[in-house]
Amino acid sequence: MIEKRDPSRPLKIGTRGSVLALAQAYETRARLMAAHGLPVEAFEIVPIKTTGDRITDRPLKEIGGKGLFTREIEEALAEGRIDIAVHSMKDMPTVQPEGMVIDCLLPREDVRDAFVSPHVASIDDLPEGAVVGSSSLRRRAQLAHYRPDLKLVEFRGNVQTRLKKLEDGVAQATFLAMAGLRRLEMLDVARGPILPEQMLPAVAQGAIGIERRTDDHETRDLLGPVHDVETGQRIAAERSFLARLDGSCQTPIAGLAELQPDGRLRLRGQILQPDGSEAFMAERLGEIPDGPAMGVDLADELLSLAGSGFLHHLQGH
Ligand SMILES: NCc1[nH]cc(CCC(=O)O)c1CC(=O)O
Repeated sequence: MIEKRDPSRPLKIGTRGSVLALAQAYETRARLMAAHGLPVEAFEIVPIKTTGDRITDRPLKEIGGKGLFTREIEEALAEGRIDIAVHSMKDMPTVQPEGMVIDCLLPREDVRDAFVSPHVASIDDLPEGAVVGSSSLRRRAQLAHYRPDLKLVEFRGNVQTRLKKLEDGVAQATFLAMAGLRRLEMLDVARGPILPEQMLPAVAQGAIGIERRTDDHETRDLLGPVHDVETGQRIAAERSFLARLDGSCQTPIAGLAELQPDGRLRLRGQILQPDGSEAFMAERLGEIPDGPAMGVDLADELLSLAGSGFLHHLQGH
């Protein structure tokens, strides 16, 4: 049995300070309140600025390093200034620091990317040579592969900043995660979702993970009831795939695991050259407990399809 938390010692929820990150922290709080019948006073939301938030004028791949959006938050967790950290799993390195674990995943949102443009309804409607803004290495590579005629420009900043850039005519279109737009209640800016067949999403897109200190068993028990088992199974397969490729935000990689109606797990993966000149896609079908092994297997298949030159390119970053 879980004791009711003492509201004078609220559970401290660490998060980035962006509007989207805060929405994710509120969702986490609401689920914990509902699961345990706790009042809002039992929680304190602690916004933390990360390196990735501070540097907004350079492409992420130039700043480099893993955990750009997580380091400061994990430090706060290690030092006990917060009890849990709420993360977009898409932004998380595949390995957590010593003493930290993410074993709680909220039910996954829409995994798809959205096409966003004030001018046209879809990628296919973009005129020849149109300018598209995106800082996502994956989206840039996928788009360049599909439409080599388009011109890509960097597009950093939060959702509001990017929409302003579209208004200002910096680019004619961009992409945003459907999950983020839903959580911000801004779905109306999307022209529509892009099917995974056309643009396979990032590994773990749409999933929120909650990190805690491994030895904090009180918090583990508090999080238990809000963990979504199916999301956990899907994310385990996708992140195993990513880990095998030694993926970072500098490597164009896409991956998506889905439960089939027959209860089996379907895992699709893609690797691309950053300039879109080459793209390799494959998939695996298997039983749920085999998800992580399927991830490894799929990564190896893609690497052998791509050949040794490609592998060298990936590792050379
Ligand atoms: N890299 C930034 C980031 N991390 C998570 C999301 C969206 C929400 C999600 O995928 O869970 C976004 C913005 C975007 O891709 O549009």
